Amino acid sequence: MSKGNSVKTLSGVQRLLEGSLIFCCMTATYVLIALSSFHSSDPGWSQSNFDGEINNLTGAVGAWLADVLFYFFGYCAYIIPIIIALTGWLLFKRTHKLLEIDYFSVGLRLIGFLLIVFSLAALASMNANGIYGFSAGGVAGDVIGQAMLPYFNSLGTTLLLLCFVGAGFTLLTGISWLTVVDLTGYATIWFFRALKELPNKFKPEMGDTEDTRGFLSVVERFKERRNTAAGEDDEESNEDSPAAKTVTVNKEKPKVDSVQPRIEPQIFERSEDFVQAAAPINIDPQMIEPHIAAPWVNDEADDVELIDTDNKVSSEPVSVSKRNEQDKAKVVDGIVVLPGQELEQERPPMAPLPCISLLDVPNRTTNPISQEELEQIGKLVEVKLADFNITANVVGVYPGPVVTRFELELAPGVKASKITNLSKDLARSLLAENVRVVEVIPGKAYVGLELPNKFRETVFMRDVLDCEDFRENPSHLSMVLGADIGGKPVVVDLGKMPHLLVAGTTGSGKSVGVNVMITSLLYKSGPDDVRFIMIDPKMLELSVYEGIPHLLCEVVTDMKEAANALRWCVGEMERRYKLMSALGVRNLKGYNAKIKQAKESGEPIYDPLWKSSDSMEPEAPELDKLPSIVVVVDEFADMMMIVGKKVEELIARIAQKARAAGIHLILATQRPSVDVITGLIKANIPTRMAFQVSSRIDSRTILDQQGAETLLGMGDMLYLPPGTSIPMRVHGAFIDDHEVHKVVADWHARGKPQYIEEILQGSAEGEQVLLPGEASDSEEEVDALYDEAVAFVTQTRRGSISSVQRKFKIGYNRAARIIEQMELQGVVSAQGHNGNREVLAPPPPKDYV
Ligand SMILES: Nc1ncnc2c1ncn2[C@@H]1O[C@H](COP(=O)(O)OP(=O)(O)OP(=O)(O)O)[C@@H](O)[C@H]1O
Repeated sequence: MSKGNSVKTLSGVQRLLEGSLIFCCMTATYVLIALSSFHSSDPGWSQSNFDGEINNLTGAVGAWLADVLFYFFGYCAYIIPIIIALTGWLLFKRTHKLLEIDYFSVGLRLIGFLLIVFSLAALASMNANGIYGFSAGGVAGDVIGQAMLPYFNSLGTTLLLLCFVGAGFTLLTGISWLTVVDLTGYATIWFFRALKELPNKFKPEMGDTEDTRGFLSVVERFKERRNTAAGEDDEESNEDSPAAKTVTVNKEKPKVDSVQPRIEPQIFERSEDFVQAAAPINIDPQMIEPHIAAPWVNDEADDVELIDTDNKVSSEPVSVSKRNEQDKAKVVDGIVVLPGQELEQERPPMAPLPCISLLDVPNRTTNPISQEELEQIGKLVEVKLADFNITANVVGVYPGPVVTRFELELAPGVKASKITNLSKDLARSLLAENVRVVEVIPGKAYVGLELPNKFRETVFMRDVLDCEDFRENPSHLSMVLGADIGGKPVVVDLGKMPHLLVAGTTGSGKSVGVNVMITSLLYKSGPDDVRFIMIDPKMLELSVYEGIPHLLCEVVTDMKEAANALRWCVGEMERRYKLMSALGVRNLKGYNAKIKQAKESGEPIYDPLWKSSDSMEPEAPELDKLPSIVVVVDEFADMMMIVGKKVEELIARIAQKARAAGIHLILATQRPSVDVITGLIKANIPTRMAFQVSSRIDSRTILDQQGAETLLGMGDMLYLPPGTSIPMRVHGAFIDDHEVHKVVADWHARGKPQYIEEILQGSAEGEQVLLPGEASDSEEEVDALYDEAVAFVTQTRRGSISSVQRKFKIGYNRAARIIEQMELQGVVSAQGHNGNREVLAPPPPKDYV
């Protein structure tokens, strides 16, 4: 037999489980037949008359069993075989759940089940006729009913029992009655619609109408939304791991899951999260490529309206017209559809953010060290310290995934720095790779000694990303870094940093660290909230992100373009500052809140900086939400080498005041030397992240203190939060390249980036975006088009920037510079109070033109 055709055999546990399924199904069938073919003359627990012949199809045992069940539960006995079959199915289906039973949930289900059975039995015994001579509710029902009747009377008892049935149903199934009510509503609406459409069905020319697609599709979509919003019962929806406990996967719809994985917005556990995420979000229309079917397109915009979700959706690229009232676009399930466009096929709504299932389910290994071993090592530490004449007691042991911290109480008069200086000797005598001494543990009078574990656990991205701290964090710029020494996820906010310096030797895990940060942002925010400029001189680390909708420009590999990008950031920062001061707000958050409020009240704010002479637009554009901009530079030492000091100045300039404008820098370098991490840069970037470095000096360059040289590599880092001098040890999360690719591909499917040409252009086109006060390299040089422009202006007698821009098809900045030059040379006057310039020079001689 060929390999491909060989029969796949089951593992031991699988055999057992499949055996249980068969057994349960058979038992359920047996009990059902026994109950259905019950005969009162058969021998049984409650019968004494036996005339010799057994009528029950399942024989004496079946007859006896049916007798017992009817005796105790009456009609409710029929529930028993259903429960047996369901148990078998659950055992079979939830193999991986067996080892991680949630006893609380199981307890609730059991209580729910008993409530239903006993309440139904009591109701039956009060209201129904007997069955085969037994009470309709069996002994159980009789006892409960009789016990309650004297106290609550017939009506009260019935109401109470119905109440128990309702509560039991929710406890057993986890299905809310609100869902049942909603579904009933949907069913009714669908039924009446179908009834209304019935005559059309018989007209041959009417193809499929939306209503004929059936109730199921309505219900499916409803369920999808509901499940996402409510966050299904963990135990029901959890996919595979304890760490993935918060993940919501609708098990009842495996088909939908496998075909459209993005439907599961697993990061959202609370309904508010979903509502926030599902609600279409404002976006700068300038920044969105017209044909993006983007779920974050502003539904509050005056030309977009929401329509019922059970419409068909276009698969064609569509565009949003911003101003034309007649061209009303519609948002269907988060996708923009223009009027007149053919609505062809059903498309599922796309979750606004990637789903966590794109990341690998880690194969976790836990540190197998026991308490006794830890105590032994603690004693060994005391002995080794004594060898160096240091008296210290181990007062606490904290094992973590990568290192174990021993807290030492030093004898009076022993300096902590003495142990720090001995860290290398201690590492050698304890046979450890490295020992880190923590001289100050906030809130404790002890010194910490961090010893690497014999078995190092990997901190996986999926585990740390799926934590409450990250999920619930309201900041669009929150990122997970990894886990602290106790294994708790470390979540930070880039918005508060507001800039980050990352350094470490080659191979220390920097690139993985940067990828983790970028991926966290991709998991937290859409392009309307966060945009990236990525600068990658090495040309390999960040190119993977090419094409995600968050990018403001292509991943920059050319260093000249990189300098232009930074220059653009400074310009953008200035622009944002002006806008914010015009609106009277202090930061980006305030600005966005004001814009949102204005839009909601139907009075959008128009660009206060707009000048008619500067633009080709007939009127001031409406202001839109501004996203935060994150500039990631993977090797900024290269940039410094190639472009020189100017980069340092630009970085310092951005770093100084970009916080309020929402522009943030992540600078990474593998060369932690003072000519790269200069005083100017350090002074402006307070938040640092040091991966393993080779010397104390390097550590001091990054953190202003030693310690990073004692790290263990592979993502082990010291993170110095803003405003503190005590670094925190973090074990960086690990994300594999293929996981990054998956997240990137997921964003590709959501939309394309809308690059802003101006960012990289600058000198490449002979035009440079100048900063206020900055002199151009080629200031003395007259623009190549200057003479032609003068001829044009003097001939047409129109000295506006926009006319020059239009005539020569050049960028605004270049045209503005030409006009300014003309002003200097007296060709045109200075700008008048109405924004116009007068042409002073006479028209050119006829033969010149
Ligand atoms: N958090 C982590 N957990 C486990 N292993 C890691 C982690 N981070 C990095 N590694 C391992 O270390 C290797 C080097 O990481 P990485 O490429 O990020 O280093 P680097 O500092 O960027 O090096 P270079 O500067 O040469 O690019 C990775 O291939 C990976 O195997």
